[in-house]
Amino acid sequence: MNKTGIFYSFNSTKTAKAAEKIIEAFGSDFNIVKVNAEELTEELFLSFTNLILGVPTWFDGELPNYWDEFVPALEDLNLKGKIIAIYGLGNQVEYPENFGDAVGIMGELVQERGAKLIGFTSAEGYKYESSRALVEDQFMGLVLDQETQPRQSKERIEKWVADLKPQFS
Ligand SMILES: Cc1cc2nc3c(=O)[nH]c(=O)nc-3n(C[C@H](O)[C@H](O)[C@H](O)COP(=O)(O)O)c2cc1C
Repeated sequence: MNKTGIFYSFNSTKTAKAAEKIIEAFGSDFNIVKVNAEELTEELFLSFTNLILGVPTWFDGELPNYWDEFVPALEDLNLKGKIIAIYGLGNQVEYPENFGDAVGIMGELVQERGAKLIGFTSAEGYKYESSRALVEDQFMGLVLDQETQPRQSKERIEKWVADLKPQFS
């Protein structure tokens, strides 16, 4: 098993909590390294083969500052051979026109640089108007809404992790 990292802001609240739940769902057979997305370097990012990126949507459809600051570096990377899964927090009631957009922004970025993006999920069970995370009828990752659908997160995480497990190399 290659090195697996989960990248998220250690200063975030809901995204960090979801990271803990995701690690728990992987269980002790998987040694998942936590990486602070606020202290990222290209070298650190590239040192992992399997990557889980925690990307909440901020600012009406944008990446949070800390991910946005890494985008210029990310744009120069060759991500061929990397297997990447993205999860993102959002709020479908307050931001129905940009629900989980950041998952789509990051998904597009890493795919364009050659990464294999895994962990697409069904968009059923959510109520929103539009989302950049949507490709056909699936989100490009796991979209969690702790604010308006907190009770669904546990099952969504468990299903997602079960899908990811056999796909990480
Ligand atoms: C100013 C602001 C803008 C937001 N914009 C969006 C948005 O465009 N789309 C969305 O789905 N959620 C949006 N949200 C909701 C956040 O994604 C949600 O609160 C999430 O749980 C934040 O995760 P974090 O606390 O780990 O950063 C926004 C929240 C705030 C406070």
